[in-house]
Amino acid sequence: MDGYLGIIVIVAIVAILAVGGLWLLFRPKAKDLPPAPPAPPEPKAPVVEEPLKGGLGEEDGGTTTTLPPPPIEELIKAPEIEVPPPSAGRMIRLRSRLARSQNVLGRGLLELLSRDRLDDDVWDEIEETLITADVGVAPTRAMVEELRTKVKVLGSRTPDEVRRLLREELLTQVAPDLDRTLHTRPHGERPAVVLVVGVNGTGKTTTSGKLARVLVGDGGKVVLGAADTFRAAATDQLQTWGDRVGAGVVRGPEGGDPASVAFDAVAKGIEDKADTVIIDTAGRLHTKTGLMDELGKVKRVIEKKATVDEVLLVLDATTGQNGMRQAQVFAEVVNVTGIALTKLDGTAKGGIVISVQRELGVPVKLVGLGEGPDDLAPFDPEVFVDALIGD
Ligand SMILES: Nc1nc2c(ncn2[C@@H]2O[C@H](COP(=O)(O)OP(=O)(O)OP(=O)(O)O)[C@@H](O)[C@H]2O)c(=O)[nH]1
Repeated sequence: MDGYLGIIVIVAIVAILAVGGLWLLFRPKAKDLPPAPPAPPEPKAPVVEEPLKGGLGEEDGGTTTTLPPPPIEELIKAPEIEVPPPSAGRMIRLRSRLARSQNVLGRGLLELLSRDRLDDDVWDEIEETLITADVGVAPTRAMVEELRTKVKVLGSRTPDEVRRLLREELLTQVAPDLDRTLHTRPHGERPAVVLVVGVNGTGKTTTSGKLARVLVGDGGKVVLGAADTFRAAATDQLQTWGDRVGAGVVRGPEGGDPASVAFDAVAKGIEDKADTVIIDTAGRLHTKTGLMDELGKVKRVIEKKATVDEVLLVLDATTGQNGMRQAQVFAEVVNVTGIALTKLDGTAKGGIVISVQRELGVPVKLVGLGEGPDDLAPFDPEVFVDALIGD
């Protein structure tokens, strides 16, 4: 029995060894293995979509990741507030703009007065030159008279003497002693009020805007009142001027009551503690009584809250006698305290400075010497005369 058992054990061991040997011989090699199944994908972070309201994100079916919108302040960039240069010395900087007046008035007179013989024909020519340059009849006569006397006294003339003579005479006519202060300083809690009047087209709105820049450049705080409610474009234009320098602009509905806009502008000026309120008026020259009623009402309404410190009449230097007549109507209707003479650049009629002051008895306080935003300058008689006769 024991013998059988031993044989069975031995046979079993041999069989196991045989199977093991065969497996080692014929086991499948690594390269024969089927390719490993692809690794499962890395788990992705969940996509959170934040579509822009009303923007592209809403239309693309939600299949893309949308970046969050930039802050609203970045989308609507506030316009940059400009800091205009101060007004001091502006006329010196702009003196070359008087070139045409210089050629006709200054250089022309210098040449005539330097002639060896000053007979009646030459004096006629001098007179004509002055009239052509819009000096006006009465000032021309006065000038010629004065020059004749002084030339006689002098006898022979050196070029320097002629220049000095002419400079003196022109300066006398431009009246350097007139008070040209622009009243724009506040009175305690109340801002100063500047009423800008004149015929449309003279540069009234432009001058109001440029004046705001002058005052801001000199460190003041300004509110603009767009009381020219008859011309929507004038209101928009004033708004742009104000926005550029950070001056508040009060506007009314198109065709609205100018006096009501003026009143609101002064109220805002007081509330904002502004130094100056500038009011651009309509100035339609339909009838003298109509104009008087309109400007009178504007002034009365303003005076419920403040005082009108300056009534600035805007006059286009290129319009000559026609402009002068219009200016006279305004001067009869309101108490004009100063003249802003625009478009003095590029006109040969610089003599209008002399005639307008004479005719209206009001000083030229500001001059427009170009289309640029900072081309409005406080008027300086000496710089003006020196620019006319050249160096
Ligand atoms: N060359 C020059 N152009 C000027 C001057 N002042 C104003 N202007 C220009 O004159 C043009 C016409 O101005 P206006 O038609 O008077 O317009 P506005 O200024 O709105 O005047 P209103 O009609 O009175 O409101 C504008 O292009 C201004 O830039 C100046 O001093 N010199």
